[in-house]
Amino acid sequence: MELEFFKYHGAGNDFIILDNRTNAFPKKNRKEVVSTLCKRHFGIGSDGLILIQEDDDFDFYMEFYNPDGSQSFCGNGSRCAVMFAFHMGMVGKDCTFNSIHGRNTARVVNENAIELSMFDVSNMELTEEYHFIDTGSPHYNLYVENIDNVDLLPLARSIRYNDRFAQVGTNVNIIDVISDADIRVRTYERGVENETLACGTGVTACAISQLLKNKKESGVINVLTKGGNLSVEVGEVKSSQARDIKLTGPAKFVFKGEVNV
Ligand SMILES: N[C@@H](CCC[C@H](N)C(=O)O)C(=O)O
Repeated sequence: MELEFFKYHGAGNDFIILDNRTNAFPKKNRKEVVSTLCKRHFGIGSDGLILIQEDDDFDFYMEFYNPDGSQSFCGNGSRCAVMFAFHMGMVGKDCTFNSIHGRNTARVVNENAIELSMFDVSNMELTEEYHFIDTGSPHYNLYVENIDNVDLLPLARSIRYNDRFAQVGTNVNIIDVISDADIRVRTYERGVENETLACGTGVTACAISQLLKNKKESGVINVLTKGGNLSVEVGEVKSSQARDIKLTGPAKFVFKGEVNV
């Protein structure tokens, strides 16, 4: 069966998006089908696949799959899904959508950028050595110096596959401070099991870490990733919780095509 697909990226975090309101995407062997489509050399190639589904209470449902076929919430993927829905005429400049993690709102800032409301965060694990923060997907944050010189894959895999995380996995971010309000971040993503050029839930977790590190109660953090710049506004943050969080950054259409599934 031939299905139309769309390719988008958010700061180099790239996604295959399908309008699945007709439920045409195969249910049988879904994990394998997703994995094949996401493969860089044998498929379309992407950091994830998104099905846009009908939702009774919201503008749409965003169903996100990692390239290994596992499901999670995705910040950059959500921003791309909103831009896609806007391009398709499904939503206006403001929209609501539902996902595996719950309800979100988003706003089309301009033809290149989406502002996404992120989930309130609680149960943060904050130690001298690391922060573990769930922003819709789990993130293990470490501060480093000279971020370009860090050999991220062995470091991240030693955490992602340790006894604690081997089964459910975790994403791993390294943070290098430029100034109080500006940081650089590199992310290893579970489900991709590799470094990606940016991660929306990841930079959100890192912005929370940065505000907590500087004992700030709110603020805006600019995050430089390998794939582009993102901005995270946090309305309120303390060691027990972070609230009123917005992630803003690019969401771009790349190409569309048809694929045999
Ligand atoms: N790239 C995403 C995160 C995708 C999910 C992640 N790989 C996981 O399984 O936790 C983002 O932009 O947030």
